[in-house]
Amino acid sequence: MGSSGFSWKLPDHPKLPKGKPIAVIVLDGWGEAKENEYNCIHIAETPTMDSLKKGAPEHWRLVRAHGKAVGLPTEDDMGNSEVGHNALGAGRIFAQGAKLVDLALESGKIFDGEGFNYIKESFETGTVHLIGLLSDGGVHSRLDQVQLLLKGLSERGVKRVRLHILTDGRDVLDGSSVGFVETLENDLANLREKGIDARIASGGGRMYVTMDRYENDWSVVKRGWDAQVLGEAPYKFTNAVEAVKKLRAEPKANDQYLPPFVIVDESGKSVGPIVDGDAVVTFNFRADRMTMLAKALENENFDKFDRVRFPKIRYAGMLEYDGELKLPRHYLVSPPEIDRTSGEYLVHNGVRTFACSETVKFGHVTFFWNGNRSGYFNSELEEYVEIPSDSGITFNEQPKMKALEIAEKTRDAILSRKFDQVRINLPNGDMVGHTGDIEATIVACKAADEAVKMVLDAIEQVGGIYVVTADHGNAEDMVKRDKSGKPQLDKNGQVQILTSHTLEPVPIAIGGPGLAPGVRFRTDLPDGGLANVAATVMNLHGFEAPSDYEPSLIEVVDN
Ligand SMILES: O=C(O)[C@H](O)COP(=O)(O)O
Ligand SMILES: [Mn+2]
Ligand SMILES: [Mn+2]
Repeated sequence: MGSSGFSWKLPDHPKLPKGKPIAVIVLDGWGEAKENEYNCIHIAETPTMDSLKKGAPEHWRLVRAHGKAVGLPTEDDMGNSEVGHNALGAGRIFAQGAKLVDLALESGKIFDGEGFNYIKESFETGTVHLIGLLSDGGVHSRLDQVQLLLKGLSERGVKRVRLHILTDGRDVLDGSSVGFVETLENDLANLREKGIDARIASGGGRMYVTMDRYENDWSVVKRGWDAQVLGEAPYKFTNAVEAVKKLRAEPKANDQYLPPFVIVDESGKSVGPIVDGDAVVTFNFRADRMTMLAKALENENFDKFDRVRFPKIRYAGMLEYDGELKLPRHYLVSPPEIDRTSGEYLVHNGVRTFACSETVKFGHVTFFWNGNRSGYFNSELEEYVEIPSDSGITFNEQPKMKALEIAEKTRDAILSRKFDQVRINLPNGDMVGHTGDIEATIVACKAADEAVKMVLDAIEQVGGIYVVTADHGNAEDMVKRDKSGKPQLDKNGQVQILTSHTLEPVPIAIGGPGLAPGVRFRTDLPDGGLANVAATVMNLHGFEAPSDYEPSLIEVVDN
Protein backbone atom coordinates (compact mmCIF):
# COMPACT_ATOMS: atom_id res chain seq x y z
CA MET A 1 0.00 0.00 0.00
CA GLY A 2 1.43 3.41 -0.98
CA SER A 3 1.61 6.41 1.32
CA SER A 4 -1.77 7.62 0.00
CA GLY A 5 -3.34 4.40 1.24
CA PHE A 6 -4.29 3.35 -2.26
CA SER A 7 -3.51 -0.14 -3.42
CA TRP A 8 -4.18 -2.02 -6.65
CA LYS A 9 -4.18 -5.24 -4.68
CA LEU A 10 -7.71 -6.65 -4.39
CA PRO A 11 -8.63 -8.55 -1.22
CA ASP A 12 -9.38 -12.25 -1.62
CA HIS A 13 -13.05 -13.08 -1.79
CA PRO A 14 -13.93 -14.85 1.47
CA LYS A 15 -15.75 -17.69 -0.26
CA LEU A 16 -14.98 -17.82 -3.97
CA PRO A 17 -11.90 -19.52 -5.42
CA LYS A 18 -9.40 -18.07 -7.88
CA GLY A 19 -8.23 -19.60 -11.10
CA LYS A 20 -11.49 -20.38 -12.88
CA PRO A 21 -11.35 -19.17 -16.49
CA ILE A 22 -14.16 -16.70 -17.12
CA ALA A 23 -15.78 -15.75 -20.42
CA VAL A 24 -17.48 -12.36 -20.39
CA ILE A 25 -19.72 -12.14 -23.44
CA VAL A 26 -21.40 -8.88 -24.42
CA LEU A 27 -24.16 -9.21 -26.97
CA ASP A 28 -24.34 -5.79 -28.55
CA GLY A 29 -27.86 -4.41 -28.87
CA TRP A 30 -29.65 -7.32 -27.15
CA GLY A 31 -32.42 -6.17 -24.83
CA GLU A 32 -35.38 -7.89 -23.26
CA ALA A 33 -38.83 -6.93 -24.52
CA LYS A 34 -42.30 -8.28 -25.08
CA GLU A 35 -42.55 -11.11 -27.53
CA ASN A 36 -44.07 -9.89 -30.78
CA GLU A 37 -43.40 -9.68 -34.50
CA TYR A 38 -40.97 -6.76 -34.09
CA ASN A 39 -38.85 -8.57 -31.51
CA CYS A 40 -36.16 -10.13 -33.70
CA ILE A 41 -34.53 -11.88 -30.76
CA HIS A 42 -37.82 -13.58 -29.99
CA ILE A 43 -38.47 -14.57 -33.61
CA ALA A 44 -34.94 -15.82 -34.23
CA GLU A 45 -33.88 -19.28 -33.18
CA THR A 46 -31.79 -18.60 -30.11
CA PRO A 47 -31.67 -21.89 -28.20
CA THR A 48 -28.58 -20.99 -26.20
CA MET A 49 -29.84 -17.67 -24.90
CA ASP A 50 -33.27 -19.26 -24.30
CA SER A 51 -31.71 -21.98 -22.18
CA LEU A 52 -29.82 -19.42 -20.08
CA LYS A 53 -33.09 -17.68 -19.33
CA LYS A 54 -34.39 -20.84 -17.73
CA GLY A 55 -31.83 -20.21 -14.96
CA ALA A 56 -33.90 -17.28 -13.65
CA PRO A 57 -33.97 -15.93 -11.02
CA GLU A 58 -30.80 -17.38 -9.50
CA HIS A 59 -28.61 -17.36 -12.60
CA TRP A 60 -30.43 -15.09 -15.03
CA ARG A 61 -31.87 -11.63 -14.46
CA LEU A 62 -32.30 -8.25 -16.07
CA VAL A 63 -30.16 -5.17 -15.50
CA ARG A 64 -30.71 -1.54 -16.41
CA ALA A 65 -28.79 -0.28 -19.41
CA HIS A 66 -30.16 3.19 -20.13
CA GLY A 67 -30.62 6.62 -18.58
CA LYS A 68 -29.14 7.46 -15.21
CA ALA A 69 -28.00 3.88 -14.59
CA VAL A 70 -25.29 4.51 -17.19
CA GLY A 71 -24.63 8.21 -16.47
CA LEU A 72 -26.93 9.73 -19.09
CA PRO A 73 -28.85 12.94 -18.39
CA THR A 74 -32.39 11.54 -18.17
CA GLU A 75 -34.41 8.33 -18.05
CA ASP A 76 -35.53 9.08 -21.61
CA ASP A 77 -31.98 8.54 -22.89
CA MET A 78 -31.53 5.16 -24.51
CA GLY A 79 -28.39 3.23 -23.71
CA ASN A 80 -25.48 3.03 -26.09
CA SER A 81 -22.21 1.19 -26.53
CA GLU A 82 -19.98 3.87 -25.08
CA VAL A 83 -21.79 4.35 -21.80
CA GLY A 84 -22.71 0.66 -21.60
CA HIS A 85 -19.17 -0.63 -21.97
CA ASN A 86 -17.81 2.16 -19.77
CA ALA A 87 -20.17 1.03 -16.99
CA LEU A 88 -19.43 -2.66 -17.55
CA GLY A 89 -15.69 -2.09 -17.38
CA ALA A 90 -15.48 0.63 -14.74
CA GLY A 91 -17.96 -0.72 -12.21
CA ARG A 92 -19.17 2.76 -11.34
CA ILE A 93 -21.55 5.29 -12.87
CA PHE A 94 -19.86 8.36 -14.29
CA ALA A 95 -21.65 11.44 -15.56
CA GLN A 96 -21.14 10.93 -19.28
CA GLY A 97 -20.25 13.31 -22.11
CA ALA A 98 -23.87 14.25 -22.85
CA LYS A 99 -24.40 15.28 -19.25
CA LEU A 100 -21.05 17.06 -18.87
CA VAL A 101 -21.68 19.16 -21.96
CA ASP A 102 -25.17 20.03 -20.66
CA LEU A 103 -23.68 21.20 -17.37
CA ALA A 104 -20.92 23.21 -19.05
CA LEU A 105 -23.45 24.94 -21.29
CA GLU A 106 -25.87 25.58 -18.44
CA SER A 107 -23.22 27.18 -16.24
CA GLY A 108 -21.55 28.94 -19.16
CA LYS A 109 -18.22 27.42 -18.15
CA ILE A 110 -17.77 26.01 -21.62
CA PHE A 111 -17.19 29.58 -22.83
CA ASP A 112 -14.48 30.34 -20.25
CA GLY A 113 -12.45 27.19 -20.75
CA GLU A 114 -9.09 26.69 -22.41
CA GLY A 115 -10.62 25.15 -25.53
CA PHE A 116 -13.02 28.01 -26.21
CA ASN A 117 -10.35 30.63 -25.55
CA TYR A 118 -8.13 28.85 -28.02
CA ILE A 119 -10.65 28.91 -30.89
CA LYS A 120 -11.69 32.46 -30.01
CA GLU A 121 -8.51 33.79 -31.53
CA SER A 122 -9.94 32.99 -34.95
CA PHE A 123 -13.21 34.91 -34.41
CA GLU A 124 -11.92 38.22 -35.74
CA THR A 125 -10.24 37.14 -38.93
CA GLY A 126 -11.27 33.55 -39.60
CA THR A 127 -14.32 31.31 -39.90
CA VAL A 128 -15.50 28.96 -37.15
CA HIS A 129 -16.50 25.57 -38.56
CA LEU A 130 -18.72 23.19 -36.60
CA ILE A 131 -18.64 19.56 -37.71
CA GLY A 132 -20.81 16.79 -36.27
CA LEU A 133 -23.89 14.62 -36.15
CA LEU A 134 -27.08 16.66 -36.55
CA SER A 135 -29.86 15.03 -34.54
CA ASP A 136 -31.34 14.81 -31.09
CA GLY A 137 -30.29 11.16 -30.66
CA GLY A 138 -28.14 12.02 -27.66
CA VAL A 139 -25.72 9.18 -28.42
CA HIS A 140 -22.96 11.11 -30.18
CA SER A 141 -24.28 14.67 -30.07
CA ARG A 142 -27.44 16.72 -29.50
CA LEU A 143 -28.95 19.44 -31.62
CA ASP A 144 -29.91 21.56 -28.59
CA GLN A 145 -26.26 21.63 -27.55
CA VAL A 146 -25.26 22.80 -31.04
CA GLN A 147 -27.91 25.53 -30.79
CA LEU A 148 -26.53 26.71 -27.46
CA LEU A 149 -23.00 26.60 -28.81
CA LEU A 150 -24.07 28.77 -31.77
CA LYS A 151 -25.75 31.20 -29.40
CA GLY A 152 -22.61 31.35 -27.26
CA LEU A 153 -20.44 31.94 -30.31
CA SER A 154 -22.70 34.72 -31.55
CA GLU A 155 -22.66 36.47 -28.16
CA ARG A 156 -18.89 36.31 -28.05
CA GLY A 157 -18.00 38.01 -31.28
CA VAL A 158 -17.94 35.31 -33.91
CA LYS A 159 -18.28 36.83 -37.40
CA ARG A 160 -18.48 33.87 -39.72
CA VAL A 161 -19.71 30.32 -38.98
CA ARG A 162 -19.96 27.29 -41.23
CA LEU A 163 -21.76 24.07 -40.32
CA HIS A 164 -20.70 20.72 -41.76
CA ILE A 165 -23.55 18.41 -40.96
CA LEU A 166 -23.76 14.64 -40.79
CA THR A 167 -27.27 13.28 -41.10
CA ASP A 168 -28.33 10.57 -38.68
CA GLY A 169 -31.22 8.09 -39.16
CA ARG A 170 -29.44 5.60 -36.88
CA ASP A 171 -30.03 7.01 -33.39
CA VAL A 172 -33.26 8.64 -34.63
CA LEU A 173 -35.86 7.76 -37.26
CA ASP A 174 -34.80 7.64 -40.88
CA GLY A 175 -36.10 10.71 -42.66
CA SER A 176 -35.88 12.93 -39.61
CA SER A 177 -32.80 14.65 -41.08
CA VAL A 178 -34.99 17.04 -43.07
CA GLY A 179 -36.56 18.46 -39.92
CA PHE A 180 -33.22 18.85 -38.15
CA VAL A 181 -31.74 20.70 -41.13
CA GLU A 182 -34.80 22.98 -41.29
CA THR A 183 -34.43 23.80 -37.60
CA LEU A 184 -30.75 24.58 -38.05
CA GLU A 185 -31.41 26.70 -41.14
CA ASN A 186 -33.92 28.68 -39.15
CA ASP A 187 -31.37 29.33 -36.40
CA LEU A 188 -28.74 30.34 -38.93
CA ALA A 189 -31.19 32.76 -40.57
CA ASN A 190 -31.69 34.39 -37.15
CA LEU A 191 -27.93 34.72 -36.75
CA ARG A 192 -27.67 36.30 -40.19
CA GLU A 193 -30.22 38.89 -39.09
CA LYS A 194 -27.84 39.77 -36.30
CA GLY A 195 -25.12 40.35 -38.87
CA ILE A 196 -23.32 37.05 -38.50
CA ASP A 197 -22.42 35.28 -41.71
CA ALA A 198 -23.70 31.82 -40.76
CA ARG A 199 -24.39 28.98 -43.22
CA ILE A 200 -24.38 25.26 -43.73
CA ALA A 201 -21.38 24.47 -45.91
CA SER A 202 -21.44 20.72 -46.44
CA GLY A 203 -23.10 17.50 -45.43
CA GLY A 204 -23.45 13.76 -45.84
CA GLY A 205 -24.80 10.67 -44.11
CA ARG A 206 -22.94 9.66 -40.97
CA MET A 207 -22.15 6.09 -42.08
CA TYR A 208 -20.85 7.14 -45.50
CA VAL A 209 -19.24 10.43 -44.60
CA THR A 210 -16.82 11.06 -41.69
CA MET A 211 -18.18 8.90 -38.86
CA ASP A 212 -16.28 5.64 -39.34
CA ARG A 213 -14.72 4.12 -36.23
CA TYR A 214 -11.74 2.06 -35.16
CA GLU A 215 -10.11 2.64 -38.57
CA ASN A 216 -12.45 0.28 -40.37
CA ASP A 217 -12.62 2.37 -43.56
CA TRP A 218 -10.64 5.58 -44.00
CA SER A 219 -12.42 6.35 -47.29
CA VAL A 220 -15.41 7.38 -45.15
CA VAL A 221 -13.34 10.06 -43.46
CA LYS A 222 -11.76 11.11 -46.75
CA ARG A 223 -15.18 11.75 -48.31
CA GLY A 224 -15.91 14.08 -45.44
CA TRP A 225 -12.51 15.74 -45.65
CA ASP A 226 -12.98 16.49 -49.33
CA ALA A 227 -16.34 18.16 -48.66
CA GLN A 228 -15.54 19.90 -45.38
CA VAL A 229 -11.94 20.99 -45.91
CA LEU A 230 -11.49 21.09 -49.67
CA GLY A 231 -15.05 22.12 -50.50
CA GLU A 232 -15.37 19.33 -53.06
CA ALA A 233 -18.15 16.76 -53.36
CA PRO A 234 -20.01 14.90 -56.11
CA TYR A 235 -23.22 16.78 -55.30
CA LYS A 236 -23.60 20.54 -55.18
CA PHE A 237 -26.62 22.48 -53.96
CA THR A 238 -27.35 26.04 -52.99
CA ASN A 239 -29.53 24.99 -50.08
CA ALA A 240 -29.07 22.23 -47.50
CA VAL A 241 -32.74 21.36 -47.01
CA GLU A 242 -33.03 20.87 -50.74
CA ALA A 243 -29.81 18.83 -50.70
CA VAL A 244 -31.12 16.38 -48.12
CA LYS A 245 -34.56 16.08 -49.71
CA LYS A 246 -33.18 15.53 -53.21
CA LEU A 247 -30.50 13.04 -52.18
CA ARG A 248 -33.08 11.03 -50.25
CA ALA A 249 -35.15 10.82 -53.44
CA GLU A 250 -32.29 10.33 -55.92
CA PRO A 251 -29.98 8.34 -55.50
CA LYS A 252 -32.58 7.30 -52.88
CA ALA A 253 -30.19 7.19 -49.99
CA ASN A 254 -31.38 6.99 -46.40
CA ASP A 255 -30.21 9.49 -43.81
CA GLN A 256 -27.32 7.31 -42.62
CA TYR A 257 -25.93 6.92 -46.13
CA LEU A 258 -26.53 10.26 -47.88
CA PRO A 259 -23.66 10.94 -50.29
CA PRO A 260 -21.45 13.93 -49.54
CA PHE A 261 -22.58 17.33 -50.77
CA VAL A 262 -21.33 20.89 -50.61
CA ILE A 263 -23.30 24.10 -50.61
CA VAL A 264 -22.22 26.49 -53.35
CA ASP A 265 -22.89 30.15 -54.09
CA GLU A 266 -24.43 31.51 -57.33
CA SER A 267 -21.09 31.19 -59.08
CA GLY A 268 -20.82 27.51 -58.10
CA LYS A 269 -18.11 28.10 -55.51
CA SER A 270 -18.23 26.16 -52.26
CA VAL A 271 -19.33 28.48 -49.43
CA GLY A 272 -17.22 27.04 -46.66
CA PRO A 273 -13.96 25.19 -47.23
CA ILE A 274 -11.66 25.14 -44.21
CA VAL A 275 -8.62 27.35 -44.72
CA ASP A 276 -5.60 28.67 -42.82
CA GLY A 277 -6.56 30.76 -39.82
CA ASP A 278 -9.99 29.17 -39.33
CA ALA A 279 -11.18 27.41 -36.19
CA VAL A 280 -12.87 23.99 -36.18
CA VAL A 281 -15.00 22.42 -33.48
CA THR A 282 -16.16 18.81 -33.78
CA PHE A 283 -19.30 18.92 -31.68
CA ASN A 284 -19.82 15.20 -31.04
CA PHE A 285 -19.17 14.39 -27.41
CA ARG A 286 -18.76 10.67 -28.07
CA ALA A 287 -15.28 9.63 -29.11
CA ASP A 288 -15.34 6.51 -31.26
CA ARG A 289 -16.66 8.06 -34.45
CA MET A 290 -14.77 11.37 -34.16
CA THR A 291 -11.30 10.05 -33.43
CA MET A 292 -10.36 9.40 -37.05
CA LEU A 293 -11.36 12.90 -38.18
CA ALA A 294 -9.59 14.36 -35.14
CA LYS A 295 -6.38 12.66 -36.26
CA ALA A 296 -6.79 14.00 -39.79
CA LEU A 297 -7.41 17.54 -38.51
CA GLU A 298 -4.60 17.53 -35.98
CA ASN A 299 -1.74 15.26 -36.92
CA GLU A 300 1.13 16.79 -38.85
CA ASN A 301 2.23 13.34 -39.99
CA PHE A 302 -0.72 11.54 -41.47
CA ASP A 303 -0.72 8.85 -44.14
CA LYS A 304 -4.25 7.45 -44.13
CA PHE A 305 -5.29 9.37 -47.24
CA ASP A 306 -4.03 12.32 -49.24
CA ARG A 307 -5.34 15.40 -47.49
CA VAL A 308 -4.27 17.58 -50.49
CA ARG A 309 -4.24 20.60 -48.16
CA PHE A 310 -3.52 20.56 -44.42
CA PRO A 311 -4.83 23.94 -43.26
CA LYS A 312 -3.32 25.64 -40.22
CA ILE A 313 -6.37 25.78 -38.00
CA ARG A 314 -7.29 26.07 -34.35
CA TYR A 315 -9.07 22.81 -33.66
CA ALA A 316 -11.00 21.82 -30.54
CA GLY A 317 -13.14 18.75 -29.88
CA MET A 318 -16.32 19.02 -27.84
CA LEU A 319 -14.52 16.61 -25.51
CA GLU A 320 -11.10 15.05 -25.37
CA TYR A 321 -11.65 11.87 -27.37
CA ASP A 322 -8.66 9.79 -26.27
CA GLY A 323 -7.04 10.37 -22.90
CA GLU A 324 -4.05 8.20 -23.69
CA LEU A 325 -3.28 9.82 -27.05
CA LYS A 326 -4.28 13.28 -25.74
CA LEU A 327 -6.49 13.69 -28.79
CA PRO A 328 -7.38 16.35 -29.61
CA ARG A 329 -4.99 18.68 -27.80
CA HIS A 330 -7.75 21.25 -27.24
CA TYR A 331 -11.32 20.57 -26.20
CA LEU A 332 -14.29 22.52 -24.85
CA VAL A 333 -15.37 20.19 -22.03
CA SER A 334 -13.30 17.79 -19.96
CA PRO A 335 -14.33 14.16 -20.39
CA PRO A 336 -15.45 11.93 -17.52
CA GLU A 337 -12.43 10.77 -15.61
CA ILE A 338 -12.98 7.07 -15.73
CA ASP A 339 -10.15 5.73 -13.63
CA ARG A 340 -9.37 2.46 -11.84
CA THR A 341 -11.32 0.30 -14.26
CA SER A 342 -11.82 -3.40 -13.54
CA GLY A 343 -9.47 -4.31 -16.38
CA GLU A 344 -6.67 -2.33 -14.78
CA TYR A 345 -7.33 -3.82 -11.33
CA LEU A 346 -7.47 -7.37 -12.63
CA VAL A 347 -4.23 -7.01 -14.55
CA HIS A 348 -2.56 -5.67 -11.39
CA ASN A 349 -3.81 -8.80 -9.66
CA GLY A 350 -2.30 -11.09 -12.26
CA VAL A 351 -5.45 -11.89 -14.25
CA ARG A 352 -4.41 -12.75 -17.81
CA THR A 353 -6.90 -11.23 -20.19
CA PHE A 354 -7.95 -11.80 -23.77
CA ALA A 355 -10.33 -9.38 -25.49
CA CYS A 356 -11.80 -9.78 -28.95
CA SER A 357 -14.33 -8.40 -31.38
CA GLU A 358 -14.45 -7.44 -35.01
CA THR A 359 -13.24 -4.00 -36.06
CA VAL A 360 -16.56 -2.15 -35.80
CA LYS A 361 -16.86 -3.12 -32.12
CA PHE A 362 -13.23 -3.80 -31.26
CA GLY A 363 -12.78 -0.61 -29.25
CA HIS A 364 -15.90 -1.41 -27.23
CA VAL A 365 -14.23 -4.27 -25.31
CA THR A 366 -10.87 -2.50 -25.21
CA PHE A 367 -11.06 1.32 -25.43
CA PHE A 368 -14.52 1.86 -23.87
CA TRP A 369 -14.11 -1.04 -21.44
CA ASN A 370 -10.89 0.51 -20.19
CA GLY A 371 -12.41 3.96 -19.61
CA ASN A 372 -11.78 5.50 -23.06
CA ARG A 373 -8.14 4.59 -23.02
CA SER A 374 -6.33 2.98 -25.91
CA GLY A 375 -3.63 0.34 -25.57
CA TYR A 376 -2.78 -2.29 -23.01
CA PHE A 377 -2.31 -1.87 -19.25
CA ASN A 378 0.22 -4.68 -19.32
CA SER A 379 1.04 -6.22 -22.67
CA GLU A 380 2.50 -9.28 -21.02
CA LEU A 381 -0.78 -10.21 -19.41
CA GLU A 382 -3.19 -8.96 -22.07
CA GLU A 383 -3.92 -9.85 -25.65
CA TYR A 384 -6.47 -7.95 -27.71
CA VAL A 385 -7.50 -9.53 -31.01
CA GLU A 386 -9.31 -7.63 -33.75
CA ILE A 387 -11.08 -9.54 -36.51
CA PRO A 388 -11.30 -7.29 -39.60
CA SER A 389 -14.89 -6.26 -40.32
CA ASP A 390 -16.35 -6.09 -43.78
CA SER A 391 -16.20 -2.55 -45.09
CA GLY A 392 -18.17 -0.73 -47.73
CA ILE A 393 -21.38 -2.68 -47.03
CA THR A 394 -24.43 -2.18 -44.89
CA PHE A 395 -24.52 -5.02 -42.42
CA ASN A 396 -27.91 -6.37 -43.47
CA GLU A 397 -26.01 -7.66 -46.51
CA GLN A 398 -23.86 -9.89 -44.26
CA PRO A 399 -25.88 -10.25 -41.05
CA LYS A 400 -23.74 -13.04 -39.65
CA MET A 401 -20.87 -10.57 -39.66
CA LYS A 402 -17.77 -12.09 -38.01
CA ALA A 403 -19.59 -13.74 -35.09
CA LEU A 404 -18.26 -17.17 -35.95
CA GLU A 405 -14.69 -15.93 -36.34
CA ILE A 406 -14.87 -14.09 -33.01
CA ALA A 407 -16.21 -17.22 -31.33
CA GLU A 408 -13.52 -19.43 -32.88
CA LYS A 409 -10.70 -17.17 -31.77
CA THR A 410 -12.24 -16.99 -28.31
CA ARG A 411 -12.73 -20.73 -28.12
CA ASP A 412 -9.07 -21.20 -29.03
CA ALA A 413 -8.02 -18.65 -26.42
CA ILE A 414 -10.02 -20.49 -23.76
CA LEU A 415 -8.72 -23.91 -24.75
CA SER A 416 -5.13 -22.62 -24.77
CA ARG A 417 -5.56 -22.07 -21.02
CA LYS A 418 -3.36 -19.02 -21.34
CA PHE A 419 -6.06 -16.65 -20.10
CA ASP A 420 -8.05 -16.17 -16.93
CA GLN A 421 -10.59 -13.89 -18.61
CA VAL A 422 -11.80 -13.75 -22.19
CA ARG A 423 -14.00 -10.79 -23.00
CA ILE A 424 -15.83 -10.39 -26.27
CA ASN A 425 -18.44 -8.31 -28.03
CA LEU A 426 -20.80 -9.92 -30.54
CA PRO A 427 -22.02 -7.06 -32.76
CA ASN A 428 -24.80 -8.66 -34.79
CA GLY A 429 -28.00 -7.65 -32.98
CA ASP A 430 -26.86 -4.06 -32.89
CA MET A 431 -25.16 -3.49 -36.23
CA VAL A 432 -27.86 -5.23 -38.21
CA GLY A 433 -30.61 -3.82 -35.99
CA HIS A 434 -29.45 -0.33 -36.97
CA THR A 435 -30.20 -1.07 -40.62
CA GLY A 436 -33.90 -1.52 -39.79
CA ASP A 437 -33.97 -4.73 -41.84
CA ILE A 438 -36.07 -7.13 -39.79
CA GLU A 439 -35.34 -10.29 -41.80
CA ALA A 440 -31.61 -9.67 -41.65
CA THR A 441 -31.74 -8.86 -37.94
CA ILE A 442 -33.35 -12.24 -37.27
CA VAL A 443 -30.45 -13.92 -39.07
CA ALA A 444 -28.07 -11.74 -37.06
CA CYS A 445 -29.54 -12.78 -33.72
CA LYS A 446 -29.30 -16.45 -34.62
CA ALA A 447 -25.65 -16.01 -35.56
CA ALA A 448 -24.88 -14.29 -32.25
CA ASP A 449 -26.61 -17.11 -30.36
CA GLU A 450 -24.50 -19.71 -32.19
CA ALA A 451 -21.36 -17.80 -31.29
CA VAL A 452 -22.39 -17.76 -27.63
CA LYS A 453 -22.82 -21.53 -27.78
CA MET A 454 -19.34 -22.06 -29.14
CA VAL A 455 -17.80 -20.02 -26.32
CA LEU A 456 -19.92 -21.71 -23.65
CA ASP A 457 -18.90 -25.14 -24.97
CA ALA A 458 -15.24 -24.18 -24.56
CA ILE A 459 -15.90 -22.90 -21.04
CA GLU A 460 -17.55 -26.24 -20.29
CA GLN A 461 -14.43 -28.07 -21.45
CA VAL A 462 -12.06 -26.12 -19.19
CA GLY A 463 -14.33 -26.08 -16.14
CA GLY A 464 -14.80 -22.33 -16.33
CA ILE A 465 -17.50 -19.73 -15.70
CA TYR A 466 -19.49 -17.62 -18.12
CA VAL A 467 -21.08 -14.21 -17.74
CA VAL A 468 -23.34 -13.39 -20.67
CA THR A 469 -24.85 -9.94 -20.90
CA ALA A 470 -25.49 -7.04 -23.30
CA ASP A 471 -24.76 -3.32 -23.47
CA HIS A 472 -28.22 -1.95 -24.41
CA GLY A 473 -31.28 -2.88 -26.38
CA ASN A 474 -31.76 -2.74 -30.13
CA ALA A 475 -32.83 -5.94 -31.94
CA GLU A 476 -35.60 -6.75 -29.46
CA ASP A 477 -37.81 -3.94 -30.74
CA MET A 478 -37.67 -2.74 -34.32
CA VAL A 479 -40.67 -0.43 -34.39
CA LYS A 480 -41.31 3.08 -33.18
CA ARG A 481 -44.07 2.99 -30.58
CA ASP A 482 -46.52 5.57 -29.32
CA LYS A 483 -46.91 6.27 -25.61
CA SER A 484 -49.33 3.38 -25.19
CA GLY A 485 -46.82 1.00 -26.79
CA LYS A 486 -48.62 0.60 -30.12
CA PRO A 487 -46.57 0.68 -33.35
CA GLN A 488 -46.59 4.20 -34.77
CA LEU A 489 -47.61 4.74 -38.37
CA ASP A 490 -46.17 7.26 -40.80
CA LYS A 491 -48.31 9.48 -43.03
CA ASN A 492 -48.62 6.67 -45.57
CA GLY A 493 -49.98 4.31 -42.94
CA GLN A 494 -46.77 2.26 -42.78
CA VAL A 495 -45.25 1.27 -39.42
CA GLN A 496 -42.21 3.33 -38.61
CA ILE A 497 -39.16 1.10 -38.39
CA LEU A 498 -36.91 1.81 -35.44
CA THR A 499 -33.24 1.77 -36.37
CA SER A 500 -32.05 3.04 -33.00
CA HIS A 501 -31.37 1.54 -29.59
CA THR A 502 -34.11 1.20 -26.99
CA LEU A 503 -34.74 1.88 -23.30
CA GLU A 504 -35.11 -1.81 -22.50
CA PRO A 505 -33.16 -3.65 -19.81
CA VAL A 506 -30.69 -6.35 -20.83
CA PRO A 507 -30.19 -9.89 -19.57
CA ILE A 508 -27.26 -11.14 -17.57
CA ALA A 509 -26.65 -14.87 -17.08
CA ILE A 510 -23.99 -16.65 -15.08
CA GLY A 511 -23.06 -20.30 -15.07
CA GLY A 512 -20.59 -22.94 -16.15
CA PRO A 513 -18.97 -25.86 -14.34
CA GLY A 514 -16.61 -23.55 -12.46
CA LEU A 515 -19.40 -21.59 -10.81
CA ALA A 516 -19.31 -22.40 -7.11
CA PRO A 517 -22.52 -24.20 -6.03
CA GLY A 518 -23.89 -21.53 -3.71
CA VAL A 519 -23.52 -18.60 -6.11
CA ARG A 520 -26.75 -16.92 -7.12
CA PHE A 521 -28.09 -13.47 -7.96
CA ARG A 522 -29.04 -11.40 -4.95
CA THR A 523 -32.64 -10.33 -4.72
CA ASP A 524 -31.98 -7.02 -2.95
CA LEU A 525 -30.68 -5.16 -6.03
CA PRO A 526 -33.79 -4.94 -8.21
CA ASP A 527 -32.47 -1.77 -9.87
CA GLY A 528 -29.05 -3.24 -10.61
CA GLY A 529 -27.49 -1.98 -13.80
CA LEU A 530 -24.52 -2.54 -16.05
CA ALA A 531 -22.20 -0.88 -13.52
CA ASN A 532 -22.89 -3.74 -11.09
CA VAL A 533 -21.35 -6.27 -13.46
CA ALA A 534 -17.67 -5.39 -12.83
CA ALA A 535 -17.81 -6.26 -9.12
CA THR A 536 -19.70 -9.43 -10.02
CA VAL A 537 -16.94 -10.53 -12.39
CA MET A 538 -14.22 -9.62 -9.87
CA ASN A 539 -15.96 -11.86 -7.31
CA LEU A 540 -16.10 -14.70 -9.79
CA HIS A 541 -12.34 -14.29 -10.27
CA GLY A 542 -12.01 -14.80 -6.49
CA PHE A 543 -11.55 -11.14 -5.50
CA GLU A 544 -13.53 -8.63 -3.54
CA ALA A 545 -14.29 -5.51 -5.56
CA PRO A 546 -13.05 -2.05 -4.50
CA SER A 547 -15.38 -0.54 -1.94
CA ASP A 548 -16.54 2.32 -4.19
CA TYR A 549 -17.62 -0.01 -7.00
CA GLU A 550 -21.34 -0.58 -7.49
CA PRO A 551 -22.23 -3.70 -5.52
CA SER A 552 -21.85 -7.17 -6.91
CA LEU A 553 -25.01 -8.81 -8.22
CA ILE A 554 -24.17 -12.15 -6.62
CA GLU A 555 -24.16 -13.71 -3.21
CA VAL A 556 -22.84 -17.05 -2.03
CA VAL A 557 -25.20 -19.11 0.08
CA ASP A 558 -24.16 -22.18 2.01
CA ASN A 559 -25.70 -25.29 0.63
O1 LIG B 1 -22.45 4.72 -33.45
C1 LIG B 1 -23.40 3.96 -33.68
O2 LIG B 1 -23.32 3.00 -34.44
C2 LIG B 1 -24.72 4.29 -33.05
O3 LIG B 1 -24.89 5.66 -32.99
C3 LIG B 1 -24.79 3.77 -31.67
O4 LIG B 1 -24.49 2.40 -31.62
P1 LIG B 1 -23.53 1.80 -30.51
O5 LIG B 1 -23.67 2.66 -29.30
O6 LIG B 1 -24.05 0.41 -30.31
O7 LIG B 1 -22.16 1.82 -31.07
MN1 LIG C 1 -23.70 -1.29 -28.41
MN1 LIG D 1 -25.69 0.52 -31.73
